[in-house]
Amino acid sequence: MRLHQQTDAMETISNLDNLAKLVSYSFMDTLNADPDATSTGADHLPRQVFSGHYVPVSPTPLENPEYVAHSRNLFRELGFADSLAESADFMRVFSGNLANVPEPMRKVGWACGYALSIYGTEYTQQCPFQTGNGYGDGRAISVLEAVINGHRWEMQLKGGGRTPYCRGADGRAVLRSSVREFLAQENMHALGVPTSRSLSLYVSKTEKVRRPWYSEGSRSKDPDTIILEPAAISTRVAPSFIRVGQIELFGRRARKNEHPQAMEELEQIVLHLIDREYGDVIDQNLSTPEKVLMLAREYQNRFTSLIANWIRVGYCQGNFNSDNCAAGGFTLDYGPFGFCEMFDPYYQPWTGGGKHFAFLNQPVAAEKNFQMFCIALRPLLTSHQDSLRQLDEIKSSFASVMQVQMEKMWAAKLGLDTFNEELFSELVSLMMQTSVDYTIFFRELSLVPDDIGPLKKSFYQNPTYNLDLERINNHWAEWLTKWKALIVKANTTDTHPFSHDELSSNMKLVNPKYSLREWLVVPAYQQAKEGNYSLIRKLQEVMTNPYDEQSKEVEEKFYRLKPPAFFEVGGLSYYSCSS
Ligand SMILES: Nc1ncnc2c1ncn2[C@@H]1O[C@H](COP(=O)(O)OP(=O)(O)OP(=O)(O)O)[C@@H](O)[C@H]1O
Ligand SMILES: [Mg+2]
Repeated sequence: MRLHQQTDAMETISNLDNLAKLVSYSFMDTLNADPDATSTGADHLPRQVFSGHYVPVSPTPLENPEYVAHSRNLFRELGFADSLAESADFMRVFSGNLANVPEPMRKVGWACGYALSIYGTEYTQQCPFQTGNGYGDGRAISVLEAVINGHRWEMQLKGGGRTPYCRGADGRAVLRSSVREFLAQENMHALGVPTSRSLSLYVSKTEKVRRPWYSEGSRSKDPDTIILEPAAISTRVAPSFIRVGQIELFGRRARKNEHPQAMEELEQIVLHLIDREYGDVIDQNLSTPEKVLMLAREYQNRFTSLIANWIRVGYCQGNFNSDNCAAGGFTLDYGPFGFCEMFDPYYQPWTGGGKHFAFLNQPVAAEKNFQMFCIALRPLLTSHQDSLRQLDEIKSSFASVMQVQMEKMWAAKLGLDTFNEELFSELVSLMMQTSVDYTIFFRELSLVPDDIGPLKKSFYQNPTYNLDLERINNHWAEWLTKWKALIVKANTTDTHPFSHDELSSNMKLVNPKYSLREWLVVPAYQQAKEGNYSLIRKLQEVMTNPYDEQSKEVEEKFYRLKPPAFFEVGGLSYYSCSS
C-alpha cells in the first residue's frame, strides 16, 4: 500500500501538473467511505455519520484569496519551487478550489469523524445529536496524498469550509489563528520537535467571519467583544492525520458493537495507522495482535519523547484532548497553545485548560490520552488473553517511561549526563522564587557563566525576590557552584579534559535562544490583517533558526523578557478560544 510511486532523482515541482503526477490516495482508496455520503462531495450540513472512515467532501473555496506565506523549508524538502506558492493553479487548490484540478487529482477531499476524551473521560454529548456521531473534522479537509522521494505526505486544508462534522459552525479559520498555527509549526520543526508541518497560508481579501475576542487591553477572562476577521486557509502536511480520538471512535463502535462492520473498521484504521506512521518499525507480515502490541509500545516511545520535548522548549499545548493528539506521535492542532515565558509549573494559556493541561502536568495528561488509546485497541485483542495482558502492562508502564524521558531531558538541559534530583528541585524552587524567564534562563546558563550576573537577564523579579534579594541571590550563587562541580565531573574523562566551549555549544543545541512569544506574534497577525505580511516573514526567519545566535538586531528585538504591560491581558497572556 505504501510507496506506490517514487521519484528517482529529486525533480523540481514547478507546477500543479508535476505535483499531480505524484498524487496517490491511500486513505480514500483503502478505507471505507460513509455509505450515506453524497457522491458529489456537497456534504456541508451537520449530520450524523454512523460508519465508514471518512466522508468525501469538497472544500469551499476562499473568496479572492491572497498569498500570505509558505514554508521555504518544507518546499525545499518536497522539491517544490518557491514560485509555486504564488502560482495561480497551486494557490487555487490550496485555497480550497478543487474544481479544475489535473488528473489523477480529485475534486473531492475527505473529512474524518473522531471521538473526544478529555483527561481520560469519554464525551459523546459534544455534537448537536448528543451521540458523538457528528464530531470530527469540522473545518479540516484533506485534499491529497503525494509520494515524494519515498515518503507519503497527506495535505490537509484547515479552514476549508463546512463538513458534516461542523456542528453548525462556519467551517472557517481566521487569519489570526492560521498565522499562529503556521508559525508554530515552522518553529517546532526547527526546534526538533515532531510536528505537522506548514505548507502554505492564503487569506481572503473579502470574506470575513465573526469570532468572539478581546477588546484592546482587555483583562477579562472571557472574550468581551465580537470581531470580524478575514477567513484564511492554511495547509498542513504530515504522514497522516490520524488522531487518538479517531482510533477511540472506532474502538468505541467495536466495543459497543454499534454496527456489523464495527470490528472490521477498527482493525482497518489501526492497520492503516501502522502502515502510514509505523511502516518502518512494524513488520507487515506480523499478525494483527503482534502489530497492535508493537504499535502501543512504539507510540508510547514517541509520545513520551514528544512530551519531554514540549517541556524542553517551553511548549504548552493548552487543549490537550485526545482528538488533538496525532497517533503518529507528533504535535497536532495549535489552538490555544503558548510558550512559557515567566516560569510557572502551572503555566496554561488556555482559560479552559485548568491545572490538568498545565505546562508541567502535560506528562500526566499525556498518560490519560495514552490510556484511551490502549482502551481503543483492546477490542482487537479480545480473543488473545496474553496479548491483552501485555497491552495492559504497556498501558501501566507509561508513567515510568515518561519519567525516564523527563529525567533525560532535564539532565540534557543542564548539561549533565544523569538527572540529579536535589539540584533540579533546588533549581525549580529558585526559578519560582525569582520568577525567571524559562527560555532566557536556560540559554544564559548554556553560556556556563562564572557568576550569577548573566542569569539575572532572565529575572522578572517578584515581591518575594525583591524583599529577600540578598538571601535569594546567595542561594543562586550556591546553586551555581554546585551545578558547576557537577558539570565539570560529568563532562571530564581521563582522556578528555573539561571544555567550557564544548559544553556550552552542546547546551545551546538543547536550549533554544528564540521562543515564539505571543506578544511577538500578535503584531504580526494584526499587521497581516491590514495586508502587511513583513512581520510574519521576519518571525518565520527568526523562528526557523531558534538555536542560532543571529544578529544583534534580532537579539535586541526577540531575546527579551515579556514587557510588564503584556501581563494578564486577554488574547495575549491567555485566551478562552483560539479559532
Ligand atoms: N469554525 C469551525 N467550523 C467548523 N468546525 C469547527 C470550527 N472550529 C472548530 N471546529 C471543530 O471543533 C472541534 C474542536 O476544535 P479544535 O479547536 O480542537 O480543533 P481545530 O483547531 O478546528 O482543528 P484541528 O484539531 O484539526 O487542528 C474540531 O473537531 C473542529 O474541527
Ligand atoms: Mg482540534
